[in-house]
Amino acid sequence: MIELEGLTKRYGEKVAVDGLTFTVRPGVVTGFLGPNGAGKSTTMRMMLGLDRPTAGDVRIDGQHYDRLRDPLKYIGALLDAQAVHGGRSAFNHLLCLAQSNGIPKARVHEVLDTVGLTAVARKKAKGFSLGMGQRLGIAGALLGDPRILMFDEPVNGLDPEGIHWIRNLMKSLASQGRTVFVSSHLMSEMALTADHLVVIGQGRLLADTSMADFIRRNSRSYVRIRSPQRERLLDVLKGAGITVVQTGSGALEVDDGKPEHIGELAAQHQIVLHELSPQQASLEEAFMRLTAESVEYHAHTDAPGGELASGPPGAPPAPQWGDGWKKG
Ligand SMILES: Nc1ncnc2c1ncn2[C@@H]1O[C@H](COP(=O)(O)OP(=O)(O)OP(=O)(O)O)[C@@H](O)[C@H]1O
Repeated sequence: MIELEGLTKRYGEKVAVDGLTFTVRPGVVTGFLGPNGAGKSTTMRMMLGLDRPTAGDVRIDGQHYDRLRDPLKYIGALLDAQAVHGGRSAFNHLLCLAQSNGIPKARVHEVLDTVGLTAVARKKAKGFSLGMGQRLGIAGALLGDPRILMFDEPVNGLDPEGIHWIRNLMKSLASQGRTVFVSSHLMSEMALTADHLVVIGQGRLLADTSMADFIRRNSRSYVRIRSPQRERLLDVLKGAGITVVQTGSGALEVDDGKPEHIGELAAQHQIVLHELSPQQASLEEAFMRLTAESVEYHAHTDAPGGELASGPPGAPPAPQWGDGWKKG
């Protein structure tokens, strides 16, 4: 378990982490989300004793990190996969870590096997691809067989097979009762991996809830309907007191509607339907909606990827170019 209590970090005038209080529990994968500059890395660094909090406290299974004897046996972390001495082989890198934490050499072979690096164990790390570096970092995190694991952007640089592998690894570590805390910018990946979410923006806690609850609270659920008899259907739905949103594509949308009810109404009036489908916004849409106000840097909505800045249908309008570059 990781417990944060009023955790705060200031860099001069800048408040990078602002009074964070939450608990990361064992047995589930907890996703850690926030826009760029939200304070995720700073928070993780303070959890590992790499940065000193300005105020507040963080405890690893009840203890401060710097009080842990052989810390790799309590908490394993992948923060920066590049933080490896390039001249060392994967094996020697892990052996050094093991020796300084009282971990037997045999465990080095085990973790190399777990991450699929046995064949290149004697190769120097500087020749590793980004994906191999990530695997080596993950091997280091697993080395002490810790009850708590923390991964900052673990799928960076991994190919689809690697992404699938790390997803299953995190789930299986959580199913063994371990605490798994992971940050990622890939919302689709997070939606498949995390059971619980902690979301921060501008250093402050925005949400600490289950994945399902987060999406339900921060997005719109609706029923999408397509019919070749659109106008008749509109009259029938309006006559039944149902509020209908007409979309540019010709589809109709009913907020919080029940497909059964709409289907029965259409059948009673012998209206043909081509589509009657319940829609739930994605994690990405829910995240964009929740964090729209706390994004530090906004891209032009016409720019590549700018479409991400628009929220789900019915959401408040996303910030536009010219709203200004918000800072701090
Ligand atoms: N050493 C430092 N000195 C001054 N400001 C810093 C320092 N480290 C971080 N910051 C600032 O603190 C804020 C939080 O940064 P941090 O890297 O923790 O965010 P993040 O959520 O991890 O961002 P990203 O998703 O882009 O990695 C940012 O505004 C950053 O510029």
